[in-house]
Amino acid sequence: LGHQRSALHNRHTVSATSPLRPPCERLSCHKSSVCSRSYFVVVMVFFHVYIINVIALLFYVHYSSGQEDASRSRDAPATNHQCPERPPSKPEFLREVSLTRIEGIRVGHVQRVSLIPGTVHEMRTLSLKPLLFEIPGFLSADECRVVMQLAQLKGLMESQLMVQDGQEELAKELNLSPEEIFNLLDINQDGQLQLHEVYVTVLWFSSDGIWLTPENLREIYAGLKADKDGNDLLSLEEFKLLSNDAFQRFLLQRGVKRSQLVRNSRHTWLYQGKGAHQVLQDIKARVTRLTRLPPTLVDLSEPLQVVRYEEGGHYHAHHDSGPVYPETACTHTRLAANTSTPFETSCRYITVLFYLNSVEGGGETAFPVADNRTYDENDVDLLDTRRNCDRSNLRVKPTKGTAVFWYNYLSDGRGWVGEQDEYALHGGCVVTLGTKWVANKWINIDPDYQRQARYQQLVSQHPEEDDDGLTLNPDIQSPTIHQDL
Ligand SMILES: O=C(O)CCC(=O)C(=O)O
Ligand SMILES: [Fe+2]
Repeated sequence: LGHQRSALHNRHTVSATSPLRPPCERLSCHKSSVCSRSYFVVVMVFFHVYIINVIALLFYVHYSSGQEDASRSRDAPATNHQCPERPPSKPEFLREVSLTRIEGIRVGHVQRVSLIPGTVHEMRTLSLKPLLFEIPGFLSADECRVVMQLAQLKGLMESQLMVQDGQEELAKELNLSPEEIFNLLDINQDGQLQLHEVYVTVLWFSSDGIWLTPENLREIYAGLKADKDGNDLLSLEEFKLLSNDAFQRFLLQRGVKRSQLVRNSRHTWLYQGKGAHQVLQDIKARVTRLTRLPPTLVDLSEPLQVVRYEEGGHYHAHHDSGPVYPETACTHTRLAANTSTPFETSCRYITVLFYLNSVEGGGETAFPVADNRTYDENDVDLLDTRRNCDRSNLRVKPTKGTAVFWYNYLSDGRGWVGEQDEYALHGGCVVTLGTKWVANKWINIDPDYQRQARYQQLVSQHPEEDDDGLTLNPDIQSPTIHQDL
């Protein structure tokens, strides 16, 4: 390299200084070629052609990108507002909708949001898993009062019925031998039934919804004289001594207390569409602003559910919505789906929970595994909100007017509903003093985009049933038109 570099250097030095011709001779030679008129004309022609080419190129680039934009906006119906000359090829509701998801940033982060024109609310991030926010003062004291009074006027019903008649018949119809049942219940296939395996049995044979602690099960074992050797395990021999509906009959005889149900509360539903009380319509509009979702999605969701817990009331930890399996239908789009499937679940993308009063004692909303999957890590039954609320990762104290809201599903990464968020597990801790009033606004969205679109198409063809009309009141299980309250 050193050699090459010095050779170059040498070559340059030689040509610059080499006295090959006298300087004046070289000058006259340049003058005759560069400064001649014809040379000037040629240079100018080239210069102009060059400028014209550049301008033409700029025009070309400008026009071709404009056309590309126009054709792109025709292809993507979500952005085709500027294309009046060509009607959208799909109906309006089928446009690609991208669901807004509010960012949590970090726990404790506060965002200022405008939910009522001219006012500002503070929205605090409570957890990222699930994505959970708290908004103090979401409802005024007057609004809380009106909602509670409307619910009372309409009448509240028991949220969960006691063990039902007919369950006995169900157990009798079971066409399986004790060995077959034992084998099915023996989840870990170790030839014995552990307490939790029997717990599943009890849920099967009684109405689903009785909450049993290990102590309750021991009591049932003792009552039925089932666990002869008293080791908390049922062998096949011990199991065979029990009749199919032994557990259920025992529960019926002994009587199940309300505190032993999955939930112990009363509730009702309040219609929020056109013609509803102004306060209810205002709340719906505010929820739409809060969630930044298309108003149609909020309009077509379940009515407002108002819940009252008496002293001693609770709701064990649960998910408001079900997991996503291809064969599962959402309750709200079930009628519009072309398939019939035995599996049906609530598809509640968002829960907005309003506290209508401040509770004197207990009644917190617990999120047992928020932000930290401690669920499997200890042997405490974190689902049990009567006993283990204090072990939950996060508890929200009920304060009049405050709203909390969270996403029950993750995003699919393409602007639509994805997998169920297992961290969204939550429940109502036992009310130790006074009563507790809450309201739930669930926003129903089918994780299957096409099914949601078909449902919206169906509803838009029946405009008189719009606004909570073709609604999915889980208590009724068939579409009804809410004309009351
Ligand atoms: O009462 C609470 O704090 C929670 C209520 C709840 O989870 C529900 O109604 O689904
Ligand atoms: Fe819930």
